[in-house]
Amino acid sequence: MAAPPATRLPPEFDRIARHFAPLAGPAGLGLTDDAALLEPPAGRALVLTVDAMVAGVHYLPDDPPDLVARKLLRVNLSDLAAKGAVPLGYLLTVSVPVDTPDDWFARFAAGLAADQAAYGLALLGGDTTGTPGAATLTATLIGHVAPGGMVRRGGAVAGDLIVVTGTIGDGALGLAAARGQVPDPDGFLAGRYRLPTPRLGLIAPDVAHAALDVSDGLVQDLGHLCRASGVSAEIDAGAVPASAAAFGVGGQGDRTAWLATRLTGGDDYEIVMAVPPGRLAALRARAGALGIPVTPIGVCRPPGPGEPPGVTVLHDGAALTLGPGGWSHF
Ligand SMILES: Nc1ncnc2c1ncn2[C@@H]1O[C@H](COP(=O)(O)OP(=O)(O)O)[C@@H](O)[C@H]1O
Ligand SMILES: Cc1ncc(C[n+]2csc(CCOP(=O)(O)OP(=O)(O)O)c2C)c(N)n1
Ligand SMILES: [Mg+2]
Ligand SMILES: [Mg+2]
Ligand SMILES: [Mg+2]
Repeated sequence: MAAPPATRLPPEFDRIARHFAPLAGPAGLGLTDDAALLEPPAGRALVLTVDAMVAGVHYLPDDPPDLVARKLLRVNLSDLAAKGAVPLGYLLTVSVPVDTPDDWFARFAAGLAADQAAYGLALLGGDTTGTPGAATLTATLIGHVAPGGMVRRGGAVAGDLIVVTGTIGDGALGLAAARGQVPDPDGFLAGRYRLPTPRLGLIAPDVAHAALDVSDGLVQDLGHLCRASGVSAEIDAGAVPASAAAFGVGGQGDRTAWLATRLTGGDDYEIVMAVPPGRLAALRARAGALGIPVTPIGVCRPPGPGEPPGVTVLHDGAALTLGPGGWSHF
């Protein structure tokens, strides 16, 4: 990848000018001022989200920098997608070891450029620093919805169907594949770990009472929806969709460990939502038009007497005990 020609600026500002300024939209003012100046779309409410990625924690330190950049945008786009928001722009913080080569910046910026174009995003501004620690990359995304149009984690009611997009477990199995711990002949699983697909355009209040994206693990993230909504959920492990590649690495025989990895491993960036049964056909129609698979996996019910809202996973009719339902940093 050809890096842009050198400037006469000190290296920090040279890198910002050559690699990041070409990505700035009009509101980013060419990355030449202290702040961006953004005119919100008329009559729309802004939706804001931020997620960080740390080398060795969220991605493998030798992952290709263009894919790391695209994953950074996509994990954040996934939060906007789950809220029913349309992406608008983003702020970017890059903190990397001081010996990070210029080529890493060039490849990282190329990844940003690719997904900015794919998802209609513009760079608004950010910050670039050296760090004595692991590379830490943070994007703050700004999206918009009609006023009152953001789908919340709360809002599910008893009787709603629990529905997921796509397939669940590829990201967790893909991390194992990227580490050489499970076979992945065509690289599908590692690809799903390195480059998730944000499910934009599907979620809106007319089809989902509540929704969130699955980053930490399906069971834990569905638990957040349940607590916020004051309902419990019962899901059927066998109904949770698996890709053919996921089936190929343990979907046969005693599937307990395989199910635990898939249902609690995280890195899915799919959406789990509560859908009123009468709106399932409308959801399916919209999903079909977008090419997004949607699968009902369970149902919401009132919490039992004296019981906190929570998630029960059934496997062949019996409750499955899975341990922690997902990732926790601490
Ligand atoms: N350091 C923080 N300061 C302020 N808010 C935070 C911080 N960390 C997390 N949050 C908020 O806590 C909520 C849950 O965060 P998180 O689990 O990271 O959500 P997600 O999985 O969707 O990224 C979000 O509303 C987020 O904005
Ligand atoms: C190298 C590496 N090790 C482990 C994981 C697994 N992992 C790390 S953080 C995480 C959860 C998602 O990250 P988080 O910061 O909690 O994102 P958020 O829920 O805020 O979107 C998972 C599944 C990974 N993605 N990469
Ligand atoms: Mg977060
Ligand atoms: Mg989220
Ligand atoms: Mg998290």
